[in-house]
Amino acid sequence: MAPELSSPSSSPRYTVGYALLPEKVSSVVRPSLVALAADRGVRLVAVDVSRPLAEQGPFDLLVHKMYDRGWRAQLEELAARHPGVPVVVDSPGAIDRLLDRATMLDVVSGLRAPVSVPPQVVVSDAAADADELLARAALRFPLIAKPLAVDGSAESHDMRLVYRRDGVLPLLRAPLVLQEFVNHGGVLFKVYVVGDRATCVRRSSLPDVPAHRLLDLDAEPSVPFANISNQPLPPPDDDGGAADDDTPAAGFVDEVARGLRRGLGLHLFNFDMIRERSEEHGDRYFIIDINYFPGYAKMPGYEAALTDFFLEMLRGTRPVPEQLGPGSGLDMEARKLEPGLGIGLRELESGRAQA
Ligand SMILES: O=P(O)(O)O[C@H]1[C@H](O)[C@@H](OP(=O)(O)O)[C@H](OP(=O)(O)O)[C@@H](OP(=O)(O)O)[C@H]1O
Ligand SMILES: Nc1ncnc2c1ncn2[C@@H]1O[C@H](COP(=O)(O)OP(=O)(O)O)[C@@H](O)[C@H]1O
Ligand SMILES: [Mg+2]
Ligand SMILES: [Mg+2]
Repeated sequence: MAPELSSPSSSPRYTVGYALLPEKVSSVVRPSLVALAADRGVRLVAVDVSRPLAEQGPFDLLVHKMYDRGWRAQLEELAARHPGVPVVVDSPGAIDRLLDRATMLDVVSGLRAPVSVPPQVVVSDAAADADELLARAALRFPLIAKPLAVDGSAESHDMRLVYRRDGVLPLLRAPLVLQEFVNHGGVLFKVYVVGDRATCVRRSSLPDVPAHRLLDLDAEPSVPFANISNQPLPPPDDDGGAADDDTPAAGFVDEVARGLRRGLGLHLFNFDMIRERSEEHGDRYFIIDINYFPGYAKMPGYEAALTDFFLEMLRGTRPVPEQLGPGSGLDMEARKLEPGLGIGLRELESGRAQA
């Protein structure tokens, strides 16, 4: 039976645990989210990752973004012994693919929607001959050099825009991905996914690189940059003609988001999409980045979206992604959970829950 959640004074019926880094807690678990969730019967409780998970709870649902291997092992061990209780969103095995830029975008080739990934090559170790790899992959300059690992560190966002080969390759620190830069008018479409909702937000990006820049041997052969999408958007006149009403059609965004959700077996992520406009090819969309549990506070209405999602998962009214990712032994079925029946991990450990 569904809980009565309409009254603001009703006490919370469900407990959602969150295991997030402190910066993520302050950016996402804002008073506005805590209040809205409480209003609808959901209590948000921080998981103390320095303590054994089995000593905490009870949680009806657990959301998490931790890079620590020990934490991951705890989740997996628990899930192996007690599948489905509590509901864990999302599976560490499925999240792993997003923590390595070599595998992050593999899912895109399986999408039905007309979207692709810019050509790229992985330089896995410092001894690799990047010159030879570049020649073999036939990549065209400019390129973006991206660190392979996405591990929550500032370094994992240290990028370099590479205009030409001369003198640059020794500057690049492997392991990394070299990806073709695509001119896209300096505007990026960041699509936030929360279960089956997708919200597209326009964000700042790198400006186009004119062809003559590649031939200017007096200019720097490469430039470093980081976190460009957090810069303010250029005024409409300077952004290559893209305007507010020029965002991709909602149907297209939804289709891409749905395909990624199914292919990745994940509920909570965002992706960066850019659009190349050329006379030769018309409009072409590229996905360049997918982030697990991103900065949701930058998405309008995120409080309601997350709360609705929690309730849908708790009530078992939304299915898990149809195709679950490989290596995801922890993919758990959303299932009907009687309110207040959040089974304590400690109880599970001691076997009482089975009684
Ligand atoms: O990958 P990690 O290091 O975990 O960091 C993430 C990603 O960088 C996200 O996107 P991107 O990689 O495209 O910068 C960004 O969110 P947005 O994509 O919402 O900007 C998050 O911002 P905050 O959590 O808000 O700081 C940040 O926590
Ligand atoms: N292939 C590309 N073509 C054009 N711009 C790109 C490309 N890849 C990345 N960028 C730009 O660089 C920024 C950072 O790259 P991204 O792969 O999103 O890394 P991060 O995980 O640090 O956000 C993007 O937001 C975009 O502005
Ligand atoms: Mg990005
Ligand atoms: Mg990223």
